[in-house]
Amino acid sequence: MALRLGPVIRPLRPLAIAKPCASQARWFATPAYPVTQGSSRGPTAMVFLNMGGPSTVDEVGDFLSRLFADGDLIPLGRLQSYIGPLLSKRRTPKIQKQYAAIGGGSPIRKWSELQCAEMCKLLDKMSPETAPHKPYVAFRYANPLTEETYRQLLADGFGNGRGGRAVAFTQYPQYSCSTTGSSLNELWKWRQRLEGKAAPLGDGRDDGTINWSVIDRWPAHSGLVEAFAQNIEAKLMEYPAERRDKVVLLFSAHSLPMTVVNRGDPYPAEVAASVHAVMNRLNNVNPYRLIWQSQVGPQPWLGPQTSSTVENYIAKGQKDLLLIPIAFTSDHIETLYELDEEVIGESGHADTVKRVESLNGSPVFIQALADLAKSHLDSGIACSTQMGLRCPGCKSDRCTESKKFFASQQV
Ligand SMILES: C=CC1=C(C)c2cc3[nH]c(cc4nc(cc5[nH]c(cc1n2)c(C)c5CCC(=O)O)C(CCC(=O)O)=C4C)c(C)c3C=C
Ligand code: FES
Ligand SMILES: [Fe+2]
Repeated sequence: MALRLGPVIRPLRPLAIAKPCASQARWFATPAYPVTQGSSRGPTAMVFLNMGGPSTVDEVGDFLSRLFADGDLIPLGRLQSYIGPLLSKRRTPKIQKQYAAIGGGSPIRKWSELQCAEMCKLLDKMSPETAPHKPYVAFRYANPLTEETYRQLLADGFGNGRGGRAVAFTQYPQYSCSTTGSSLNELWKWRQRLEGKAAPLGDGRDDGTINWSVIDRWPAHSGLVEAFAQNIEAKLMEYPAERRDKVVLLFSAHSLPMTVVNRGDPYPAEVAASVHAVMNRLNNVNPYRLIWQSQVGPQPWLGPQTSSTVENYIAKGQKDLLLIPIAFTSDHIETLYELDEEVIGESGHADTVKRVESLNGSPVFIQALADLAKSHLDSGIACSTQMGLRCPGCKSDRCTESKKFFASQQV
């Protein structure tokens, strides 16, 4: 096979045996890594996928209009382009007030860029053979959008006939088709639009397009579990010693519409896996429940709801309650406004109802991201076994095509 130049000075690797999907046992593994000298397979683009949030109050309208236009999140069928804008416009003033109340915007961009850049610095040391690792963030509904990031990758020398390796690393630890699935469908869409016409070179692989692999879920990764556990332990220390072990731990995750749950979405089970792993790490000392927040609109959503759970426990006399946001890795409107201002602020017991810090810049968490990425880079897999399987109730052509694409990538 002819050698061609990759991004910067990277020669293409020889063809690898396809190992598209690996065991989910990787969720639980944090392997030791050999530190070797020399860089032969880099550069590697590390692309953090997430929904994003408006950085300023003025960006709320655009954020919501993109969100309500997303048929993977809010399926409105052929009426999407009519009803979506109406719903987002109606909701904008209320949500603008909420972002104004948390300081004028979502901190998700700041945290995502920091987490990705710090992870890449660690990876450069842990995995010199795939260095340098270049950090990118691709948001679904806010800047930097997936399109902009894809164009940046091309401008930086990935793809464009030169190949190059990129890892799409979802920042949702638990997989839902409405979150990670939507981000991957969007990434696949821009890959088709911006690179789909790249001329094949005859071997079916080295057509000079970006070679993608995906870290699609990591709900019970030991480093993630450790980062959550340490933050929970720190907050528990704020309760008097004699009450500490009886504080009820309330793991709160963004809810899903029951239509999505009944379609067979993996998210509820994966959130439960995170809770189970964290409770095991904490030796199951405290009583706990998994509860669900942030329902939008009138249709039935998975419960019990976070707000009514807190009210009900307080009414029953249980006032020591510790809320743990378990499905998001940085602060956002649902921690800073919904939990802090509404649930805790309106509970009448802000001294005993508390919230665990989000992972944000936690060094334990950033190390976990690097461990996960290192084990993925070493694994030679394109995505998890789970990602290849569609929901039993899925009727989306986007899911079929994007899953086929990512599962067929050879790394
Ligand atoms: C794992 C987390 C999330 C899941 C699952 C999820 C599903 C989901 N969300 C909506 C509708 C909305 N979500 C909104 C904001 C929002 N959602 C999440 C996370 C998940 N959503 C976050 C972190 C945020 C806030 C972003 C930030 O502040 O940075 C909104 C906009 C706010 C509002 O109008 O209330 C909507 C709408 C649906 C329908 C859904 C499942 C299908
Ligand atoms: S909705 Fe889950 S795979 Fe399509
Ligand atoms: Fe949401």
